[in-house]
Amino acid sequence: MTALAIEHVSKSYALNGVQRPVLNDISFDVAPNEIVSIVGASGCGKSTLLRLIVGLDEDYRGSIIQGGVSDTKAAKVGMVFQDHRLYPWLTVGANVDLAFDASNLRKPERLARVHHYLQLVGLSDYEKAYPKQLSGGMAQRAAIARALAQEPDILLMDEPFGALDSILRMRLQDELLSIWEKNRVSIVIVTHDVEEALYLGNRVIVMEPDPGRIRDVFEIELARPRDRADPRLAALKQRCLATLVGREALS
Ligand SMILES: Nc1ncnc2c1ncn2[C@@H]1O[C@H](COP(=O)(O)OP(=O)(O)OP(=O)(O)O)[C@@H](O)[C@H]1O
Repeated sequence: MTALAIEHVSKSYALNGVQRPVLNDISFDVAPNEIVSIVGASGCGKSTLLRLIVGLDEDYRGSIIQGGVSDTKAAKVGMVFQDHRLYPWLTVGANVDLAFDASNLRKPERLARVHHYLQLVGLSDYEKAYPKQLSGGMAQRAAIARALAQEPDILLMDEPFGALDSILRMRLQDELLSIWEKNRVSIVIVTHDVEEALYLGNRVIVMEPDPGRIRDVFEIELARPRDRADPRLAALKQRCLATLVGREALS
C-alpha cells in the first residue's frame, strides 16, 4: 500500500508559443507515514510537481495515485507554502477553522478540533490573535495547524521554513517531526537545504533541471531522533551535494 504513487509524470509549459518540458518522466512512491524530501536546483520543477500532486494543475502526462485513488480531488492532501498564507483579517483560530468549511461538523466539534491542532503546534494561547501579532515561525506553525486540521493523508510542504532564520528553522524541523510522530501523516517536503532534507527525510530525492528529472535517490536509514552532528549525516550530505552540483564539480 502506498500513500502516493507518481508514475511517469511529465509536464510542459508553453512559453512564447513553444512547449517547454519542465518535468520529465518522474516516478516515485511515498509509503504511509514516510517523509520524502525533494531537493534540486532552482527551476527544476519541484513546486510544479507539488502543484500537480495537490490537484492545482491537471494538465500533465502520467499518473498520480493517492491512497489507491487516482482522482486528486478525492484524496486528502494538505499543503503548506513558504509564506504562511493566513488571512490577515481572521484570527488564528478562525484561519484554522476554515479547514472545516467543506465538512458538516457542528460548531462545538469544530472548536474542539481548532483547539486540538493549535495545541499540537504550541499555539493554544494565540487562538484569538491575528496573524500580524505572530512571529514568522508562529505564523508558519499556524499554517501547519491549518493544513493538519484538514486531516490529510499526505502533507505537501513547499520550502515551509525557507524564510526563517537557522535557529528557528531547526526548532520547527523538530516540531514538525514531533507532530509527525503523533499524526503519522505522509509528508513530501521540498527544500533547498540539503541538511534539512537529510535530517527530516526517510528518503531524499535529488532532482536536476532542464527538464526537471530525478537524478538520484538516497535512503536515510538512520534511527530517530537523529543527531544533527552524526558523522553519517555529514557523509550523506557530501554525497548529496556531489549529486546536486555534479560529481565532476567536486572532484
Ligand atoms: N505557470 C507557468 N507558466 C510557464 N512556465 C512556468 C510556470 N510555472 C513554472 N514555470 C516554469 O517551470 C519551471 C519550474 O518551475 P518551478 O517553480 O516548479 O521550479 P522549482 O524547482 O520549484 O524552483 P525554485 O526552487 O526556484 O522554487 C521554471 O522554468 C519556470 O519558469
